[in-house]
Amino acid sequence: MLKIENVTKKLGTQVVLDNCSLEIKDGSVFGLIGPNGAGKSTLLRCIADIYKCDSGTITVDGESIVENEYQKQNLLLMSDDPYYHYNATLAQMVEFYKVFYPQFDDEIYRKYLNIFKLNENKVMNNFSKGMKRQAFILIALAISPKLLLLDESFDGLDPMMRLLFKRAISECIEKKNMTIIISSHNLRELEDICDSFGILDDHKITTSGMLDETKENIHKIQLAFSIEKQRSDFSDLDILHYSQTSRVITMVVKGDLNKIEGIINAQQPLMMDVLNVNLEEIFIYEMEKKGVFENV
Ligand SMILES: Nc1ncnc2c1ncn2[C@@H]1O[C@H](COP(=O)(O)OP(=O)(O)OP(=O)(O)O)[C@@H](O)[C@H]1O
Repeated sequence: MLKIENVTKKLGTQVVLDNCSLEIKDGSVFGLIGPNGAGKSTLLRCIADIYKCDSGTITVDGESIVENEYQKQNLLLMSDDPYYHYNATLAQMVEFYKVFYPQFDDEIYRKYLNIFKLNENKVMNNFSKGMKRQAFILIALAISPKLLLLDESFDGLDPMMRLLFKRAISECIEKKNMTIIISSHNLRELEDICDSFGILDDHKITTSGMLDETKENIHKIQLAFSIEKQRSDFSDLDILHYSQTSRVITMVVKGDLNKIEGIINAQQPLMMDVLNVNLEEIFIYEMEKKGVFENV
């Protein structure tokens, strides 16, 4: 279990994380989402002990990660722009990583090298941006750390590579019981991989949970009435989004569907349709509820 408790981190004069807390269970694939500049990379760097927290604690299975060699060998952060030596080939970078991660699995490496069709003897600086990402994903898969932190690592991959990557991740989780945190702005892709998610905003995790349970608790409802209604007619509902064109209303509501339907039925709608929401919509509606789009 990864436990982040009341972490505060300042960069320069700016408070990026403020009493931020989060728990992630072993074996989870956790999607870390949030607006640009919210502090996702900062949080991942704090977890990896690259940044020292100003206050608060981060533990894995009850042990602090700060200067903990055992935990660090079982943890890998792949940033969106990982370090590689300018003249190094992929094979040489692999040797570099093997020094820090003796568990590096050559069989996995060879398997995905073949699937990704990368030339390990080519200087990495001559790889395209997407190929560099593939190379680092390949290294991450071969290391298969207990805790893998991917910071926008698959955002630049082509659709075929993303599919392969998703399959590879599922395979590694099954075999190695890894926990993965993926930060990404590609919420549709993330939704296919993650079982849980958290929204980082206002310097902390504002919403988190199991993706399926959250989706079951948020409903997009389309309604038609014989007379025009007001938003205030639905004041008993926890509305994330409300839009109305004459007598037709679309709203996104949080809560138990039976209770919601009971409240709406009391207003005698002519028609009620309940639709599923996806992760992207959950994110947008949560931001909307906070008033992010008020002046747009
Ligand atoms: N080295 C630094 N010094 C000072 N401020 C920084 C530094 N790095 C990041 N910041 C600031 O910290 C905040 C959080 O940045 P961070 O990169 O963690 O956000 P993010 O959520 O990963 O953003 P994005 O989605 O745009 O990649 C931003 O306001 C950024 O300007």
